[in-house]
Amino acid sequence: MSGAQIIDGKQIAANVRAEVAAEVARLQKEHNLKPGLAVVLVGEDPASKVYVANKAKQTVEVGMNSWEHRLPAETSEADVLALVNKLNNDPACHGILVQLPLPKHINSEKVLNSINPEKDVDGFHPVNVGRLWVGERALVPCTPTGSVILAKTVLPSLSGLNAIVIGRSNIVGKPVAALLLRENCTVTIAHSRTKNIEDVVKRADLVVAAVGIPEMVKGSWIKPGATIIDVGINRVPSENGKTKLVGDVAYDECAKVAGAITPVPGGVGPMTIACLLRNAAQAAAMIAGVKSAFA
Ligand SMILES: Nc1nc(=O)c2c([nH]1)NC[C@@H]1CN(c3ccc(C(=O)N[C@@H](CCC(=O)O)C(=O)O)cc3)C=[N+]21
Repeated sequence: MSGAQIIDGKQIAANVRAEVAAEVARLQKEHNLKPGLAVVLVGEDPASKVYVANKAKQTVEVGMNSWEHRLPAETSEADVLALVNKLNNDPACHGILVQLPLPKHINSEKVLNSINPEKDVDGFHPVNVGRLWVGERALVPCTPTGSVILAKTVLPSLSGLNAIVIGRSNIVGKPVAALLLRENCTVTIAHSRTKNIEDVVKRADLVVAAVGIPEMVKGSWIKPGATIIDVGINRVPSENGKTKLVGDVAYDECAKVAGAITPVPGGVGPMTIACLLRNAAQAAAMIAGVKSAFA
């Protein structure tokens, strides 16, 4: 069925977590510094709950402090801002993640922009977005970092490759394009208005799919031997009346044509959490003004 090499995100994420654990131990030993990560969850979004489930456990496993702030869906914007402000001023907390999406009555832009950029482990604050694009030291969004690490496990050099990013979100599409440009790819960003998208995808050596449309990318769109990184995590009905997770890529048909492909689940998802821990360790070192193993 599958000609492509399957990129094992679970294994590679475990390797990244081992690197983070080693870095946390080093920061402790050399600088008496214990990184701490706070997650703020407002309300009960199902996608966010999937994500939060393993996170606290993995944070503690790599040796960091972990705090979870679960607030009811009715919490006012002012109360969320007050919590972020408290965490900004807490010297034990080096990373702050406010789970998205936030309830509709809360202005997420306002909340994200209130996070101290030095503690912005999601890399969503405009200061970090700007630092990424100009090539300054930054906290870089987790899913994009994880996607590029996965691509580099099968393509040690991305230099000169035609890369297509499908999707232009601030969370994945735009930052992954910035990272691929930094790797010297020729980057195309495709989206819902792109004409003849299959022809554009067909030219790509590296396809990063981050549109949020289940199985949108077809096997006939793929250049033989291309590398596919599937960022999509879509819950769809399955045969037995339950639901299953699928990516933005029609996996079976694309795997016949591609050189390498990430599965869903078990691909980019686990890397997102691993890179979050990596960012928290980096943030702690940066705030303390000491050398970091990561950036
Ligand atoms: N501020 C913020 N930052 C985020 O990074 C963020 C967020 N809000 N809100 C929710 C989304 C979703 N997200 C996931 C991360 C990992 C998996 C993951 O590990 N998935 C596994 C398991 C999936 C399963 O079995 O259900 C996999 O793909 O193999 C899923 C979803 C991060 N998000």
